[in-house]
Amino acid sequence: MTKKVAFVTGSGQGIGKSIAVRLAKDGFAVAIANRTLSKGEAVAKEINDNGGEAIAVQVDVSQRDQVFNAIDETVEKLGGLDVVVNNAGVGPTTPIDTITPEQFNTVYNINVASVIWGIQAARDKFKELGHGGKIINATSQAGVVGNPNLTLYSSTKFAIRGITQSSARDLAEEGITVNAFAPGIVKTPMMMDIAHQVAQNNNKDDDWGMQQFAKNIAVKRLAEPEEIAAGVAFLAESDSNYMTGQTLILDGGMQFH
Ligand SMILES: NC(=O)c1ccc[n+]([C@@H]2O[C@H](COP(=O)([O-])OP(=O)(O)OC[C@H]3O[C@@H](n4cnc5c(N)ncnc54)[C@H](O)[C@@H]3O)[C@@H](O)[C@H]2O)c1
Repeated sequence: MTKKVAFVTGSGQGIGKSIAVRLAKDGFAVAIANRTLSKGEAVAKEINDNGGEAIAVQVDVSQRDQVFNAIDETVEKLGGLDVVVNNAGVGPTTPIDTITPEQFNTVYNINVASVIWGIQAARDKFKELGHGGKIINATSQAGVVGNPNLTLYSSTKFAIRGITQSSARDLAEEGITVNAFAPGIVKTPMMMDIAHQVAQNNNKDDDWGMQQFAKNIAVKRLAEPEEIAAGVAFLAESDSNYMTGQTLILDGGMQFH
């Protein structure tokens, strides 16, 4: 039997890497789609060395043509496409008075436009292959409730929930589900950077910065990337077939809806 194929953006490190490793363990062949090819190659090697199947694909997700090319390359090399995880993103700390038009364009292109390109490319490819599929987008707890100092980031992640809901309606008849996952505070390089910057803005140390995020978590600890990957694995499997347009919140109980 041929393996199902998953394409995961931003999987050279952090949450994306954990998603790729988990999906490979679950039996998917995985495309590690990252901007820095060497990082993607390292993750692909780790998966292949452990008995899984993975390739590295270079992509800047903010560039529409690169996203389409990366999906084409994935299907050529892995023989199919079943799941697309639009995970790549950036999380700059942006006190409201500091945001510039240039920064706005950069962050919106990486966090928002990329997801639209990923959905378009996935939809075209599923159609060409003659079957439906699953599209999974990264939002954040900061895309459900506005977070201080994160106007730009929070607003991009709110947009992801809108895109997820609209495209779920548009694509349901084609057998495509579109869902989002909203991590809370996860131990990744991105989160360490945010905590560091929030601490610096307040003349405090990094521990204080991290505590600002940890203190409101019901389970009183930060998430491991593998705990987010477990939720994404559910969204990638047939067990979630009756779920579309939703945001799966994986935040240890920071907020309840
Ligand atoms: N870490 C957290 O606590 C947290 C919380 C909520 C949501 N998220 C979201 O989860 C996703 C992954 O976050 P993370 O913490 O693992 O981040 P990270 O910074 O550790 O990793 C992000 C990855 O995306 C890649 N990337 C960035 N820009 C890219 C581009 N233009 N093209 C291709 N790849 C690009 C980077 O190379 C990196 O491998 C992001 O969308 C983030 O917003 C993270």
